[in-house]
Amino acid sequence: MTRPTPPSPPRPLRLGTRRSPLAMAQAREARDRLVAAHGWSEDAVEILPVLASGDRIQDRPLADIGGKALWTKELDAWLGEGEIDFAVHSMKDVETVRPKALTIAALLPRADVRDVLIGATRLGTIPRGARLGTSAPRRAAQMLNLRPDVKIVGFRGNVATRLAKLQAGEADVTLLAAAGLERLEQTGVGHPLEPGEWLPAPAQGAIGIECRTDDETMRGWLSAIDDAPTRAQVMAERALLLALGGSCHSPVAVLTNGSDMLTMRAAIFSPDGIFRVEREAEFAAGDDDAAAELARRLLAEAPEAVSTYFSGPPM
Ligand SMILES: NCc1[nH]cc(CCC(=O)O)c1CC(=O)O
Repeated sequence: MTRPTPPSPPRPLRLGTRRSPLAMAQAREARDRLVAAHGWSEDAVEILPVLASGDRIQDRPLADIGGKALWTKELDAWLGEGEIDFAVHSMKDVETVRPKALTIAALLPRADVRDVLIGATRLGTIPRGARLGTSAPRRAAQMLNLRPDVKIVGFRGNVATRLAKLQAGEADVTLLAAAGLERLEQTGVGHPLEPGEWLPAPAQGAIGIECRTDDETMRGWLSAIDDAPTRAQVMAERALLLALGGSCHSPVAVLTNGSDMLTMRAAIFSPDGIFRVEREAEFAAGDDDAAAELARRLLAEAPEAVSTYFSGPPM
């Protein structure tokens, strides 16, 4: 018996995305997975790129210009106004508190979570006093913790821009997410750092898809491409971040493994890397309280030089 092909939606679904090459690659992946899951033709989904504030302002660190909201506010508005039906995001760039009117309806299977070191083969072979190009507080603090001799230089812009800046000698080494490089088909670039020595950012490597909370039809379609282990890990990492009260200035690194039972290892730092507090916890998927408890333990053990960058659990 052959199953009839489900009809495509009555009109093309409009998928909103930022317009950087990485965001566009993520949007195509989301579209491909959605049409494949439902047996639709590719033109059942139309990709609509938006220029996000975060992409317009390139000369200052993200943390100084308004933080992660700069990646989402245009797409949030488009969703709210019905200009698009769903939006795709790097979950790493999505604030921990989202508007109630929006729902993260699908998380695609998490890609390689590791950071890749470019310009040296290992942390230990980075030349003494080398300049690390990064504007991420987590990458800067974690590097200074391991290699206090390294100098940090600000480095913003999309993946290609950062690689070009490195090439031009603005820094000696840089760090990029393996997931992003992979999605841009730059797989030969750099050397991945293992989680045993170097922790990624919360939700690194995960693509999230949001739609309006009251759009039951869209939520139903998107649920077909939701990956349960990724959802368990990413939601736990977001619960940790929420309970830490972290902002874009907060140096926090975390990695969660598992699906039904999760193992979470998290570290918080002082921005100068002098202090590092790291703890691990094991808990069941969906147990946000356990992730919050890990956050409280980290903060309780952190010296002021670390905890001052975190506001703690929301009241
Ligand atoms: N901060 C920008 C950003 N947001 C998501 C990714 C990579 C893809 C991902 O982590 O899912 C990147 C680039 C990078 O950090 O190298």
